[in-house]
Amino acid sequence: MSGAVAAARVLPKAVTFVTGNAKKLEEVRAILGSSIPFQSLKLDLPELQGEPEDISKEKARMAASQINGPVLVEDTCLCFNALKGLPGPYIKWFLEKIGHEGLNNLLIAYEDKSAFAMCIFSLALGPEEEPITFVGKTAGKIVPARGPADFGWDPVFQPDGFEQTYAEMPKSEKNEISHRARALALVKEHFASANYEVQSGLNSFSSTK
Ligand SMILES: O=c1[nH]c(=O)c2ncn([C@@H]3O[C@H](COP(=O)(O)OP(=O)(O)OP(=O)(O)O)[C@@H](O)[C@H]3O)c2[nH]1
Ligand SMILES: [Mg+2]
Repeated sequence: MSGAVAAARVLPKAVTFVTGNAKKLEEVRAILGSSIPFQSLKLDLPELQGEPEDISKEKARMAASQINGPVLVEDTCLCFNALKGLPGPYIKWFLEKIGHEGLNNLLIAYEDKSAFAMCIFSLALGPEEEPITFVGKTAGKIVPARGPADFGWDPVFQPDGFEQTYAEMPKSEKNEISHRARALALVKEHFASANYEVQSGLNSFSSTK
């Protein structure tokens, strides 16, 4: 079968990136550029509990059934190694309740300040389809807040090999090395090899190379 081209998988509409977080959307737009045509929808999906990959997949199932079409979602974790991966997927609530200083204080009793940021994207081609996941991680450490506080925990996360926190870095630099960029590199690879085609309309595209 060498040289045979797989039949196109026809999607009823373009993939919708669903998130309630404008900053995530901004980064996804900047990282993807025009590599994957997508539309976006602001929707606050429930915050689930469990293992990060299961949370992301369930989020995709819920989003796909709400919009009845193909969706891309992501769930982000900030994992402290001394705390065996916590706060992990619960970082949103920890940040909201205890702030940057509180996040540092969680590690006061430990010498190990290492952490990793993780983004898990899930692509569900429809409500009945098993989501596919793409995981990106960036290792670093938790430090007292430095830099602009316009996005979550960026000021307290300093990636390994850099002297600046995510917040202090130019956006373009964060978007080259971030957990989100690494996960999206896998999403891009998937779209480049999958043979997706959008049925009709303004969002027509073919994902083949
Ligand atoms: O400093 C940051 N740099 C990042 O790169 C980043 N990515 C996400 N976050 C924050 O971490 C929590 C994840 O929770 P989360 O994945 O459920 O996101 P969310 O609820 O805001 O949006 P969504 O679930 O609708 O997509 C939320 O507090 C986000 O604001 C980040 N903070
Ligand atoms: Mg959320």
